[in-house]
Formats: sequence, C-alpha cells, structure tokens
Amino acid sequence: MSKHYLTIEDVNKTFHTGGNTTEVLKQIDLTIDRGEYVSIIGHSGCGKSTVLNIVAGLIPATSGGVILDGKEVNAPGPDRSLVFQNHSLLPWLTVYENVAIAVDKTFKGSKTAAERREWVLKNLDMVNMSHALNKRPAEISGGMKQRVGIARALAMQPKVLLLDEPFGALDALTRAHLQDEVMRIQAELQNTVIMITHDVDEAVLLSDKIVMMTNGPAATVGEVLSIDLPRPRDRIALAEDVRYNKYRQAVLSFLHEKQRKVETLQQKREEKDAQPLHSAQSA
Ligand SMILES: Nc1ncnc2c1ncn2[C@@H]1O[C@H](COP(=O)(O)OP(=O)(O)OP(=O)(O)O)[C@@H](O)[C@H]1O
Repeated sequence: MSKHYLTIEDVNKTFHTGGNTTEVLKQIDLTIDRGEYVSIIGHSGCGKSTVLNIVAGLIPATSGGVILDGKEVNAPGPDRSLVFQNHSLLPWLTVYENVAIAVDKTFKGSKTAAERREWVLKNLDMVNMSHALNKRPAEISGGMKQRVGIARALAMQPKVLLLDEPFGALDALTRAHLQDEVMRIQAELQNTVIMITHDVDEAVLLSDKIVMMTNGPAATVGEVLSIDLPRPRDRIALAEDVRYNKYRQAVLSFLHEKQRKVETLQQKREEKDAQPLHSAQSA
C-alpha cells in the first residue's frame, strides 16, 4: 500500500456526451503527503476541475482511482470539503447558520449543541467573520462570502480541503488578503490542501508543490515542482527573493514555452499525417 496520505493512481477520464467521446485525462499519477499544500495549474479546459471532482468523489474515473488515508474514494464524503470559486452559501441562511448547518450534520453524534455552537464561532473567528454572524449572503461582499465558505469547509475538519479557484472571483487586494489568511490558517491547522489556480504567483506563494498539467485533450501531469521556501511567507519580501522568482519563472516557462513546443510538435505530426491524403486529393 502507498505510504502517501493521498494517492491518485493512473486516473483516466473519458466523457461521452451526445455521441461524442472526449478523452479529458490520461494517466494522472500524483501523491500528496499529510499536511501538504498542493496547487494544480494548467491552461483553461485542460481538466483541473475534473481531477478535483474525481478526488471529491463527485464523478467517477473511467479507470484508475484515488486512495485517501488507506481507503478508496468512490463517493463524496465528509472527509473531503470542496470550496468553489463562486461561493455556494445558502442565501436564506445567516453567516452563522450557513456554517452551523454543516457542523450540525458532521458532528451531531459527537459534539453537544453547545460544543457545536462554539465550534461554529471559532471557525468564523478564524476567517475574521465574527462581526457578521447575523448577516445574510446578500448583505456581505464577495470576499466575505468566500471566507464563510472556507470557514464552513474547515469546520467540517476534512482530511483534504479541495479548493477550486477559491480566490478567482475576487479583486486583487481582497485576494491577497484572503491568501494571507489561508496561509495563517494553514500554519495553524496543517491541513492537506489541493487547490486549483490560474495564478502563478498564488501557486508559488501558497504551495509546497505545484502540479503543472499539459494541455488537453488527454491532459496529464507535465511536471511537479517542489516549492522549497521557508514559512511563514511574506509576499513583499518574496517579490525580491531569487528562489521565488526562479520558481515563478519555471511555472511560466512550463505554461508558455514548453507547452508551445509540445503543440508545435503535435501540429507538425498532424500535418505530416494529413499530407498523403492532401496530396492524393489534389492529384
Ligand atoms: N460532465 C462533462 N461532460 C462532458 N465533458 C466535460 C464534462 N466536464 C468537463 N468536461 C470537459 O472536460 C474538459 C476539462 O474540463 P475541466 O472543467 O476539468 O477543465 P479545467 O482545466 O478545470 O478548466 P478551467 O480552467 O477553464 O476551469 C473540458 O473540455 C470540458 O468541456
């Protein structure tokens, strides 16, 4: 058995829709240790959310599988919490109630009502939302909603926190602020996190490891980069840091230069394959 906390093993995913077959993921292999913060980065549509949804148990892999803490994942479960880019709070419930509903469901048998209440308050305090307990989602900003979503996910004490572009819809300042909060919380709780992002700086700042995916169809893991920067990390100080800039450059180079080379090679191969047919037609 793998010694890693989470193993994604030879995962392939093909979608069949309306008579079309699309091979989205091909042979995804990835190992993640307990407490690791892992980002997945790759061009739009390559299959990042599909990987996350498979780990969440929301969709099955066509072949291969996911093992979390020694158990195969084949359905959603409270051991994995998912936070989406567009917060998914229930609009008719208050901030407090949105977290309480998840806490009550998860801990009904193991915590008393008073303990559950305290736990909800603690998690909302952790994301600095104690001042808005009785507000409804429509009355708070996008960044605040996202904080409540993160508090709700953390409050369930999942084995793995799955973040699908959690800061994607936020303005730059709110985004930076929330990234700092997530780093602070991570330092305290040592969660195992898989985060999808399009933002190279965000990936380097937050991660222990960056997984770079190749372009689809049939996307796979292109490279895995370990980010060996000491924590706590300070964005201002890091902007001048040679290692930080080297990591940043490595990700940019993968996304823009290496991918282009692969695409050019593919294009040349396709053109070569098409040539006899083309010559025969024009003859
Ligand atoms: N349920 C589905 N049925 C058919 N095709 C799907 C389904 N879900 C995803 N796809 C296809 O799989 C591919 C990968 O989608 P996915 O959302 O995983 O990519 P992504 O890398 O997360 O994209 P983005 O960065 O734009 O959010 C896309 O071509 C998409 O159209």
